[in-house]
Amino acid sequence: MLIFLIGMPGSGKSSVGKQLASEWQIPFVDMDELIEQKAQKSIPTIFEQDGEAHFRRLEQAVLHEIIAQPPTTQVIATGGGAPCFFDNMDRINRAGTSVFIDTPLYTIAQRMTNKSQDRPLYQQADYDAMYQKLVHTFGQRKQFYWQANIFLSATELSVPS
Ligand SMILES: Nc1ncnc2c1ncn2[C@@H]1O[C@H](COP(=O)(O)OP(=O)(O)O)[C@@H](O)[C@H]1O
Ligand SMILES: O=C(O)C1=C[C@@H](OP(=O)(O)O)[C@@H](O)[C@H](O)C1
Ligand SMILES: [Mg+2]
Repeated sequence: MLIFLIGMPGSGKSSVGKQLASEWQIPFVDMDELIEQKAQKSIPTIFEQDGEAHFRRLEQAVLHEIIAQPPTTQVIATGGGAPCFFDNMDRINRAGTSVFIDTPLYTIAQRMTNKSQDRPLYQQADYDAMYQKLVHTFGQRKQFYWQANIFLSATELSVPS
């Protein structure tokens, strides 16, 4: 069983995924980490040197590799944009169970303001600019996120710091 966590950047996919996998004692993979291993570069460097289109192709390739593995149970933290390009969301839903981590945008904006250096698409000057950017991005992406099998409200969810 493949459990794909999807949702906005900063919603908690990586942190929640790690914790769930450790509680359930099943493997955890973070697609962004696999992309960095494949490219031998950090995500910001991929964006800077190769551009977003190249990053999206690497992301798609990593997703295909995860799905092509022999049957296994694991938690997969996707990147925020992963379900929103190519036919990725259809493939995710055919291969496993998708869980949308539903975190309010104002919470994400608080988390990401001044701490977005590892997310090249979200380099905003202040809270207001970050919030506006997130609203705009969510407007484009919600059609994909809302195809999730399960919606997990993260408002009351805590993760170890
Ligand atoms: N439920 C939570 N409560 C408080 N902070 C959280 C929670 N989930 C994530 N965070 C924090 O928010 C930031 C982004 O989380 P992360 O797991 O990297 O999100 P994503 O993988 O969705 O981009 C991290 O600093 C993380 O510690
Ligand atoms: O929203 C996006 O397009 C992205 C989100 C990031 O992952 P997180 O959602 O884990 O931050 C990472 O894949 C990349 O910076 C692009
Ligand atoms: Mg992440």
